[in-house]
Amino acid sequence: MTAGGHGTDGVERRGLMFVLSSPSGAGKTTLSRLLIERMTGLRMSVSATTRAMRPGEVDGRDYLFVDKARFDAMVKGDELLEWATVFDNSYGTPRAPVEAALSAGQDVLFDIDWQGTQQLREKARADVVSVFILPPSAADLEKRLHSRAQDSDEVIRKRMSRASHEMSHWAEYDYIVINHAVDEAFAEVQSILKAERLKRERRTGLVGFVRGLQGQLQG
Ligand SMILES: Nc1ncnc2c1ncn2[C@@H]1O[C@H](COP(=O)(O)OP(=O)(O)OP(=O)(O)O)[C@@H](O)[C@H]1O
Ligand SMILES: Nc1nc2c(ncn2[C@@H]2O[C@H](COP(=O)(O)O)[C@@H](O)[C@H]2O)c(=O)[nH]1
Repeated sequence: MTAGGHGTDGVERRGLMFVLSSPSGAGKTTLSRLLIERMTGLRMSVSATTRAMRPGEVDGRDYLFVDKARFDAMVKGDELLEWATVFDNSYGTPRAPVEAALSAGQDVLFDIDWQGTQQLREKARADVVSVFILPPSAADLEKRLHSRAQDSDEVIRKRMSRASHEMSHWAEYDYIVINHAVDEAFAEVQSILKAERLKRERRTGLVGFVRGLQGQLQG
């Protein structure tokens, strides 16, 4: 699925799919925004969803807000790379923008749940790097959901009651980050991405690069 782009050192490599998952409110959106702001060569995958827009959200930036009929048509038309039902709403990743970004040599960032991550892994295991974000405590998680001030008490109760189940999938992920302070959690997630970009297996240009160096040495 992935085509070559150039790393910051000029050596060609395959793009990667960088996935953040967590129980609702642990900080995926916060960390994703920082990654997009501060890391070059990284594009956010904008999901389609049937859930209602929150105050401050923008259609096409935060999500593609669609009705159930449109979502079902996207599933039927194979327009989604993965999709799942989360908290009674449908969410899915539009395939075309992801494939276009990877083909242009960009990495793609996903804020999706464990079901979507499993589907991506089944499709492209070698190109998926997954990070599970944990809150420092249940009390912090609840406080964060309230402090976001965008969901009703009932919605927050539902999300808290699902948190334990969401978290039960932590061991399926490549990395675990505990989000105590945003700056520290961001630095950890950023380090993971930087290291994964340097992995030998995805650096398709290394053979040619090393041959070139050897040629210079022999030359
Ligand atoms: N380390 C932190 N300390 C304190 N507050 C935080 C921290 N990280 C995130 N928050 C706050 O917690 C709230 C929830 O964070 P965020 O929206 O990023 O979570 P999320 O995992 O994306 O949730 P969802 O799955 O529901 O989209 C936000 O108000 C955010 O500002
Ligand atoms: N499998 C997928 N899960 C997704 C996708 N987009 C978002 N999500 C997850 O849904 C919950 C709730 O998100 P919210 O914005 O309503 O708080 C959260 O865990 C997201 O990660 C998707 O395309 N596929």
